[in-house]
Amino acid sequence: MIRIHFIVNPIAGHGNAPLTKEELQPYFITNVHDLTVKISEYKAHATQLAQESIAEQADIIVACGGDGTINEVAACLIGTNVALGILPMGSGNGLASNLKIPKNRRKALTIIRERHEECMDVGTINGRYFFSNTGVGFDASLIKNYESSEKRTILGYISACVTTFRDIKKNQPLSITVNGEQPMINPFIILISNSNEMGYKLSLTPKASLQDGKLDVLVIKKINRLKMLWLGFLIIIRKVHWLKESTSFQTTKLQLTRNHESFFDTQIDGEHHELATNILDIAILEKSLCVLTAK
Ligand SMILES: Nc1ncnc2c1ncn2[C@@H]1O[C@H](COP(=O)(O)OP(=O)(O)OP(=O)(O)O)[C@@H](O)[C@H]1O
Repeated sequence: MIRIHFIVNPIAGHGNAPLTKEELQPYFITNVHDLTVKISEYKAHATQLAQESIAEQADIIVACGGDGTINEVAACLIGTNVALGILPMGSGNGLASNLKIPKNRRKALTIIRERHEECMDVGTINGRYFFSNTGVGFDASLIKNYESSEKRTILGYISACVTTFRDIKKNQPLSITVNGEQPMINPFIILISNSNEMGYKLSLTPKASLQDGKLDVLVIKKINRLKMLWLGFLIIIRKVHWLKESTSFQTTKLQLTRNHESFFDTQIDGEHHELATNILDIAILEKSLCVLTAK
């Protein structure tokens, strides 16, 4: 029997897609697939459930949610021989989209049933894993505001954007060194991406690949609000490199140092984390997660 454990985040996306074993069973073969469904009850619970599933000898663990749920589940699978399945049920679904895993439930479950594995790169930031992207600056503040809003939708993002723009001047000054080079004062964004999509089909690093053994870094220096609007437009048309204050490069490791404070507000796969340190060490682990994808 192939043991498949589904870990469901009931609040992902619009929070209206609970999943039961009865709903899943018709997509699988009774004598071949042994299904278990577990529901995440609070933030980070999916990690605990995934660890229990590994101990229960699951062959496949399926993260049912968005990038946050994938992060909580996939972080447990590195270094094991358990494959990650993804059932996209989040709001943005950036990683699923990059992996070409459709939102259509039947198609996504077919990928899990067919069990075709590929290995993808995984990013690390001070010992934590990220699968899509991590960053500091505007995107971290935006995620912080998004998490405190009630709406996990594109409208929620827009409203968080407005708040973040409004509060930009209130933020504490940030002086950051990238790889020990010239300090940058209040950079707008430093985004470190493994994936070519952030969700909602938007991308700041369209050339990033999950299998090239490299991280794609986008650094945008301090810009005025008019330029921010221009940047918003460039993001939509996927031409961020047209902004002259932006620099992109690929690397296998990166160090960010904060010069005057001992914490970093970061976003890791779309979730806000305040890290109590003034040094962020970011690196890539080549092809260290096996994920089920379409053939
Ligand atoms: N029962 C729960 N109640 C509240 N929060 C939960 C629960 N289960 C999981 N979470 C948290 O929900 C957060 C959001 O999950 P996730 O990222 O999967 O959805 P999303 O934000 O809608 O999708 P995406 O990241 O693709 O936009 C995660 O931080 C996760 O820890």
